[in-house]
Amino acid sequence: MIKVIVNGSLGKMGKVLTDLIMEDKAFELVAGVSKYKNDNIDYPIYSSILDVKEKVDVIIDFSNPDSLKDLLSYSKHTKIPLVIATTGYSDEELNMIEELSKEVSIFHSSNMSVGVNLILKLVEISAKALTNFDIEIIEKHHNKKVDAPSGTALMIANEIQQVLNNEFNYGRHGKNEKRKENEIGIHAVRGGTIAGDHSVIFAGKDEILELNHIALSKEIFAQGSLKAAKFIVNKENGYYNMKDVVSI
Ligand SMILES: NC(=O)C1=CN([C@@H]2O[C@H](COP(=O)(O)OP(=O)(O)OC[C@H]3O[C@@H](n4cnc5c(N)ncnc54)[C@H](OP(=O)(O)O)[C@@H]3O)[C@@H](O)[C@H]2O)C=CC1
Ligand SMILES: O=C(O)C1=N[C@H](C(=O)O)C[C@H](O)C1
Repeated sequence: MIKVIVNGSLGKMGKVLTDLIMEDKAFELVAGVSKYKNDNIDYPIYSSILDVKEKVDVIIDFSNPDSLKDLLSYSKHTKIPLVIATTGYSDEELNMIEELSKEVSIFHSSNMSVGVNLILKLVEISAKALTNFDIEIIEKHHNKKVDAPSGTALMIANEIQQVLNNEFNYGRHGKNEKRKENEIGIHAVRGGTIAGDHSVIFAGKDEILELNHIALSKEIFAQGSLKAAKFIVNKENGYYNMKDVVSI
């Protein structure tokens, strides 16, 4: 049985994930971490991961970049593998995560679904094949999401940038100029309960290719994080992502 700490366990994703863990015989929920203590929870809950004393095999994080320092410090000292699903990190924070993966095994993905990770492959193929096409990314999420653009939109943009070396253009408000040839437009929409919707548009002369992934529940992300936890639990130190798990 894999013993887990969920960082951010009382958040929207944390609640979905802890429910799944409690139903799954392969996992044991040993502790949760949330900024504010809640006494109506039937597992131990802490306001900082640094206070967790229980022995565990893996940490799964769906929280906020604010908790990164404690999370990395705990993982560094205990050497416990870490699955990071949180988005909205600065470049400096992303470097801190990669740096720690020299000492601990870290699985980091801004999207734990299988489908989005197939889209990453498809955008790479499309970007190579569709020369001189304009590329725009549109992401749509629920009205409670705090970071924009989504981590997934950035992950897709970075994948394309590795092929074409484009510049990113976040929205077009206040820019009274034509679109540049070598840019990727990135646009964020927020509303209702949209679990996650990512479109990548390749617009050429008289033809358009559109790749679209729609998440219909938060559960797919939680299931993906459990798959990642199983994958990473006995791995050597290193920086892993969904490409290491999904065979494409
Ligand atoms: N990679 C993926 O596949 C997915 C990633 N995500 C990402 O996961 C993250 C969480 O999403 P969601 O659950 O919707 O967000 P919520 O805001 O609902 O939950 C965030 C949780 O993090 C906790 N938290 C905030 N600051 C700290 C801190 N300093 N220390 C410990 N816990 C803290 C909050 O605690 P409190 O409630 O006490 O404030 C809360 O429990 C987001 O970054 C989101 O983009 C979401 C879905 C899929
Ligand atoms: O906050 C969310 O909900 C989601 N966040 C991730 C992101 O920023 O890409 C993944 C998913 O789309 C849901």
